[in-house]
Amino acid sequence: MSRAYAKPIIRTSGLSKNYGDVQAVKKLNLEIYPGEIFGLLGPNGAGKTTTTLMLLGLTDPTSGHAAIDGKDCTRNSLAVKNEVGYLPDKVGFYPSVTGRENLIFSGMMNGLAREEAAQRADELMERVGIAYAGDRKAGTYSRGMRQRLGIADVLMKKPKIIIMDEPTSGIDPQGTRELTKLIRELADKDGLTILISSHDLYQIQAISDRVGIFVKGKMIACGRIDELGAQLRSEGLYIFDFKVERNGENIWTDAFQKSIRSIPGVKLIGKKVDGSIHVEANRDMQKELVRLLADQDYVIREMHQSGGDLEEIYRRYFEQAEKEGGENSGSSKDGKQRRFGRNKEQLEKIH
Ligand SMILES: Nc1ncnc2c1ncn2[C@@H]1O[C@H](COP(=O)(O)OP(=O)(O)OP(=O)(O)O)[C@@H](O)[C@H]1O
Repeated sequence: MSRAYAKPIIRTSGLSKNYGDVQAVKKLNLEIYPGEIFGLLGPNGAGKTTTTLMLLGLTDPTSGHAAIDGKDCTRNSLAVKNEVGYLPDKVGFYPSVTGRENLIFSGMMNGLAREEAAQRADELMERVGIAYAGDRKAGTYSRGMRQRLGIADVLMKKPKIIIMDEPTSGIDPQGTRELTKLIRELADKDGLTILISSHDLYQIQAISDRVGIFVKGKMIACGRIDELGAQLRSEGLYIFDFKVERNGENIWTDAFQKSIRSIPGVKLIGKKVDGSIHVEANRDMQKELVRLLADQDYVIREMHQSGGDLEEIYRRYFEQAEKEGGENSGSSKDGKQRRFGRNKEQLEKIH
């Protein structure tokens, strides 16, 4: 269903939770639509779990409201629990009982008769791709298989929404791809709405239709990844990474840096560990950059413009929020900006 016509299936307004002096969630306004995969992205302690607990009716908000399918998560928590399945980071099963028996037991706990539960268990093991291991003890399952069994378990009660905590962490790349595909299908084919909570940019980027970026209890950005990227660019984020050469000489000189910084709009220049140059600007100055390099007889080996991938978005928004948040920011002692991402992205020098 197109979002334009659908009503949000998850809606929060001014949702807040304090634990003593700690504001774990601050005035969260969120709308998630049927069939969407929404990623709650944030570092440890950002408030993702607290948000999830409030949606599941497991903890009461200090103020504000959360509703699922029109039902208030606090006042009508029983009805909400019937519609929402929760897949925790570590799914608990009876290890000495087969995967199939675990599911049957779960179905019976949810009010199904044994035969009905057994039939559904078989269908779901097939659906999630572990029918071949149905008669093996759950304790012998790999993490990827346990996650699949966990999804089958959640599906036993025919939920409309599944909330998942770090569903692919600790799973190898091939297993992650397969699990991602399964989760995608649950949204696309079965129309389930899926909320994924994670601090892993790559997991969220690979799977989500939209993301909400959480920092210190606040959702500081929300939207499709490409929308967030476009928003950042419209606010002035243009990133150029390039490699240059000139007669084999050391190019990373003061004169070189000064000439790049002379281009209007350049805010930062750095050299990455792989020797490439990283320039951030608040406007598109690629043509001037290329001209300047060519005028000075540099040979450009490669150049690409970025600024729209989730890592950059996350880092940017996170830095912005930290600047606005003042003290307790994650900035390092020397005042340089904290950087997310992998080693290859680390800058050797930042100016
Ligand atoms: N029961 C509690 N009592 C006191 N403080 C809590 C409690 N639960 C969470 N907090 C605090 O609330 C804030 C948000 O925590 P929360 O667990 O929601 O974050 P998170 O984004 O889920 O982090 P993680 O990825 O580490 O699970 C943190 O500062 C945390 O210490």
